[in-house]
Amino acid sequence: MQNTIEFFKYQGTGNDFVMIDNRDEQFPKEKEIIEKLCDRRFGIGGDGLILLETDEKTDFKMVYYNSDGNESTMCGNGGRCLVAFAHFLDIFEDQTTFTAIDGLHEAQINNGIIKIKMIDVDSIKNREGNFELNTGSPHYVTFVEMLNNYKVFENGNKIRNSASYRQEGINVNFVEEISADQIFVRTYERGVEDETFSCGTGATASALVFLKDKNETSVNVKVLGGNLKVYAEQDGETFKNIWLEGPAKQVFKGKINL
Ligand SMILES: N[C@@H](CCC[C@H](N)C(=O)O)C(=O)O
Repeated sequence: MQNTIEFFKYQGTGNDFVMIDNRDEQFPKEKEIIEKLCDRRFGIGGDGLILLETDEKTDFKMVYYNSDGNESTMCGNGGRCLVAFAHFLDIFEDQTTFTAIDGLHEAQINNGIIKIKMIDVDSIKNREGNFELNTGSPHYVTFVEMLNNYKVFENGNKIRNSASYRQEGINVNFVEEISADQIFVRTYERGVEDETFSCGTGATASALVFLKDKNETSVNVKVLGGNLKVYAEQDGETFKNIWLEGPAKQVFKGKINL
């Protein structure tokens, strides 16, 4: 096992990730190591850790771990940050494709703004006025008032650990309509087991529920860490051509002893 690894730290609207170039396949994929690297006191700190690996069909592969050290499903902000990282590594110029756990993603970069194409979403389940859908990761969406003062941790933790979701887990999004073209979203994330400053697949899920049966094809999404925009086209019950757009930045880089 190697003792020192080089890492980069990225954030996308405040959702932060340890980023590692693992094209040489030297990174030890052990839960305890990943959990420690994501720890804000004993490690680098991050909501998750992402490995950039080589892929046969696309420009690169995304391997995503939550801060609890477990590999998980798609991370939208992580995907945007990884695209920024791949651009920094000169893997592509302005357009790319990459492979993630949920399949192939197209992406574009323009002046620090990263846009990635998300998977199609073919159903939104209505659970007595609350909603369940999968945008690459599983999401629960509920509309509330006074979201600024809302107890996101307490209520999110309760829903995530309720009998229906305890085993597989779910990300819980609380949404408030600000205007006809803007929503405010706060998310309790599975695998971080806390509120994060932003969740890309959660912003996407919330936007789709908001856009359902309306004529609009985009909505601005305010999150604690900034602003995102989601584009989508509805075809019957299915949402297609879904894009998540927003900033992603390298914050620092370094070496850490394992
Ligand atoms: N922060 C992410 C979501 C990451 C995955 C999630 N925690 C899960 O395990 O489902 C995003 O930006 O989408």
